[in-house]
Amino acid sequence: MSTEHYDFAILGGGSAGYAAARTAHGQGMNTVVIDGAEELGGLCILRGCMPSKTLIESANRAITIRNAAEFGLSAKAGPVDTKAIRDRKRRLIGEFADYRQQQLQDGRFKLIRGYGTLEDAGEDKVRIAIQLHEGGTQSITASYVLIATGSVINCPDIAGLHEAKPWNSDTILDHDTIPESFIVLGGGAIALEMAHYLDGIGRKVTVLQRNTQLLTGLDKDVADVVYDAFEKRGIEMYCGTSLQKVVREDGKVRATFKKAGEEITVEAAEVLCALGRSPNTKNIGLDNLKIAHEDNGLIAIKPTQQTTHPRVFAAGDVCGPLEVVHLAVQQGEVAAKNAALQWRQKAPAHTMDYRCILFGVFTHPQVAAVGLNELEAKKKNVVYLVSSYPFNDHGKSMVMGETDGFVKMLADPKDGAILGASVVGPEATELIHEIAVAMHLGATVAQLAKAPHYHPTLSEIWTYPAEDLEEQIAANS
Ligand SMILES: Cc1cc2nc3c(=O)[nH]c(=O)nc-3n(C[C@H](O)[C@H](O)[C@H](O)COP(=O)(O)OP(=O)(O)OC[C@H]3O[C@@H](n4cnc5c(N)ncnc54)[C@H](O)[C@@H]3O)c2cc1C
Ligand SMILES: NC(=O)c1ccc[n+]([C@@H]2O[C@H](COP(=O)([O-])OP(=O)(O)OC[C@H]3O[C@@H](n4cnc5c(N)ncnc54)[C@H](O)[C@@H]3O)[C@@H](O)[C@H]2O)c1
Repeated sequence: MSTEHYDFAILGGGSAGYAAARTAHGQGMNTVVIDGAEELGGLCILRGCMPSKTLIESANRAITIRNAAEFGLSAKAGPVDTKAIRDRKRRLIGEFADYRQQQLQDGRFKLIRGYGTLEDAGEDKVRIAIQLHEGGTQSITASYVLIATGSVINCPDIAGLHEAKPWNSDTILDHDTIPESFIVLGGGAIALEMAHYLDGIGRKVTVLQRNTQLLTGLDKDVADVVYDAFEKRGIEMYCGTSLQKVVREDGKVRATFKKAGEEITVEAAEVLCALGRSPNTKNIGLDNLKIAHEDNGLIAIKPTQQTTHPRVFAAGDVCGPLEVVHLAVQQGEVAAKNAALQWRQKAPAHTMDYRCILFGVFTHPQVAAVGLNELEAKKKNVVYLVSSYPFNDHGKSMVMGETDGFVKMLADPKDGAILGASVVGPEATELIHEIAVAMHLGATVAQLAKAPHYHPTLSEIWTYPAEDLEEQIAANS
């Protein structure tokens, strides 16, 4: 059988891979997507964003019921039907996955079900070996290739952790029974979203975080609001811990850690490991093409999404800088547009713009950030002005009984350009988009302050730091 040749081959049909395939097809390239999964759809749909947020909605409703008395209502939380929660998740995810599978198979590009490995590269093409899903192998060639194989759960070598067979984000999202107590390892988005879910459905939760703050990379004052709110809810919180060992014995799991020189042991029915993810690039032949990568498999990329091999691009969790869907999609699109330019003998011209990078955590209170925060600004020696405003002094959030948290905005002292913003509080993951749009369009704090805001809304809260920053700039000029 002759080897099939494509203009563009994509390893992985998740968020990055699908966005690239759709874009490459639009550019007129003969494109193939190779995906090795049992079930098509990618992480976001099958075991990431969408299933986790579906479960979290049940926790959110449970918290509303818990707080009913504040609103003069009597509502009593009954037993939680975790199988019904899981079944609702399966039903919704089934629909989302069906839709994505149709998109992957509607004939715009070829889909090959199998695991691909980069074999070698000649002057004008790259060869990919495929272990076919249905059995057997196939070899194809492509003028340009995108690596979009995503990430895998990281379970570090901590004494006893592997033997204790910890739960992880995959297990918790699909179990029909949820034990009565959990030790959650980690203080990132997955750990905190799952701690919120477990506490919401009435489980006893203990969170162990290595760093001295939650949500490493965000400003500490923002992360501390979540810490305090979780503690108030009855979640046992430990930051600044050094995990020593995990032991499963007598039907319990015990985790021993050091904190400020003291050795502490906590126990629960189960342990959930949320200690990060690693790029899924181990067995895909990076070294066959001498593609530069870090020890953990993170592929080095240029702003054009090109790897160190001139015909190979990368996008999504395989290359960072942040494992989130909107970046995976944008990177996939940039890679496909640049591959199309090269295919037409032109130089890659499209680049990623990380100025408006977004991050959101679906806890209660929620957290969201866009652009620069104070931590990054200080690290990069960016001169900035800052202003915050608390939700406990804002009409709409007080009416809603959602007073934990604040918004914070950073501006350039020279011209008032918005450099970034953070929000911890009600609807943070929605509120942040006002600032993302303002930044995307190059708005200044003065322009934002003057933009109409309906009253009474949560969104109005942005006008306070914007006005304050406008005044600070006027006072300094
Ligand atoms: C619990 C959880 C919650 C999350 N919540 C959010 C959220 O709220 N918001 C957000 O923005 N992000 C969230 N994320 C992160 C987000 O899901 C990922 O950043 C995103 O899905 C990554 O997309 P990707 O295209 O890089 O990889 P994936 O979607 O994982 O796609 C990779 C594809 O490659 C295939 N593949 C792998 N190896 C091969 C091979 N050798 N050959 C062929 N195919 C291969 C796989 O089968 C898979 O289909 C969450 C992640 C988790 C785990
Ligand atoms: N809402 C969202 O956007 C969302 C939700 C979930 C996941 N995600 C993405 O998925 C990725 C994975 O999430 P995550 O929360 O697992 O990862 P993370 O990297 O954000 O957090 C991992 C946590 O584990 C700790 N840790 C790592 N190794 C350790 C070790 N050896 N010992 C002790 N502690 C250790 C870190 O200090 C950190 O607190 C994230 O990068 C995130 O972007 C996003």
